[in-house]
Amino acid sequence: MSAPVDAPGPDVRAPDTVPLGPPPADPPPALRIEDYRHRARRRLDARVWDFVQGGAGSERTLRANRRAFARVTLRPRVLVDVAACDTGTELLGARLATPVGVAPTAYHRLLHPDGEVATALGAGAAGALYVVSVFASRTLEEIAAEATGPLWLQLYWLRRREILAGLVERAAAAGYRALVLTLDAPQLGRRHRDARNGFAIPSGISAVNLDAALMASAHRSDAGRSALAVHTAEAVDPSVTWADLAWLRGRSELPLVLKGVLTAEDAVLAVEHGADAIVVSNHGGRQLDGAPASLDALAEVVDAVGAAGCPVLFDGGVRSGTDAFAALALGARAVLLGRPVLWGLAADGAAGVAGVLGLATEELAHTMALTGRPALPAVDRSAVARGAAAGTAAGTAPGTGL
Ligand SMILES: Cc1cc2nc3c(=O)[nH]c(=O)nc-3n(C[C@H](O)[C@H](O)[C@H](O)COP(=O)(O)O)c2cc1C
Ligand SMILES: CC(C)CC(=O)C(=O)O
Repeated sequence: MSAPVDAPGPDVRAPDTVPLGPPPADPPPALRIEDYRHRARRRLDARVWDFVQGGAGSERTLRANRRAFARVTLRPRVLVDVAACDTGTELLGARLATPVGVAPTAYHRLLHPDGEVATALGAGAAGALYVVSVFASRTLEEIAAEATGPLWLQLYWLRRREILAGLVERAAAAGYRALVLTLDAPQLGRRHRDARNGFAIPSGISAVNLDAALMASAHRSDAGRSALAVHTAEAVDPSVTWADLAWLRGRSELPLVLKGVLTAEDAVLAVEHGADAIVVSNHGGRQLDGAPASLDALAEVVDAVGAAGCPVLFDGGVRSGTDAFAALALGARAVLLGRPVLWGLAADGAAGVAGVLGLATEELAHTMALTGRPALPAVDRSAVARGAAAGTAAGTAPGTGL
């Protein structure tokens, strides 16, 4: 009979090997963001896991987001004083300890009972920006009351403008410092995992900042369509154009950030229409399958609007501080994490969120030291080269480490 594959092999330690002592306490500290992914997976219902991990269509853009990082190599400089590496930055008037922040993601109570309040506590502990989704499952005011760091509010353009106007007013009153309008979802992406699972938001969890009547459809799945697809079709206005932005601008003094820009043409239009910042994003591969990897669109957008002084943020596929470094080097002023924050939240609530953001920031500082770039302004294009895939680690196989 053959031995099981995981049976211990013969002891091949050299005779002078020093025993390492007992294994570390369980659970061991997370060493990589990936460790939080494993922990989250063990805790979550399979349908929620698919909702979080999934992308649109064949998930080609979802995979491309990761693979783009594998084509970046770092260009280290030596004999630079890196005794202190400063990850601090400033964004739309807010001082941040780290350029790594939290991307807007919906329904955090699917991941942890405290939902977005835990996320806000974790982000604040890490000195990071938190962009709250309009589909948050805790109220804007509850989140703001507990938050210790800057909050921005993400919006979709709702068919019912009076609800949108009310949200804008509430955001300002509760101390949110910017509005982020997501532009890449006039319809929800075709997410086959959710459709196959008949995914619906469980009763007891809802987008509490939206009108209750508007929310009813989020809890009912329909044959062949997830409840979210039906629900967003009901809630989000797909007829909005650039001309409508003036209406939103006229309703708030808060800076307006436009999320979901992937081309130079739209970046220029964004600046012409008064955007205070842009987020280069393909929605984590959840919207247009076939869209470019976010990283591949970044330099084009930065080149189009850099001269206008419009800050460019980035999200999509960032899974380490090294990835964050690559995006910063290609011109991003800040980098947002979507799924990794949800893994941290599911694994360990606020501490998990702080853990994920803290790891990314530590790795970023470490990469800054080893590339000889002790402050963020020195993290520029000279710090990276792009070419064929550098190794295989970042090009994780479909359905695994994405
Ligand atoms: C579960 C989930 C929910 C999301 N919800 C929203 C949302 O409500 N609003 C939004 O603008 N983007 C949303 N996004 C997209 C993220 O803001 C972000 O663009 C994307 O997750 C970044 O990619 P990453 O997950 O690879 O970091 C969501 C993403 C995920 C994974
Ligand atoms: C409720 C959804 C519209 C949230 C979202 O943007 C997403 O799942 O990607």
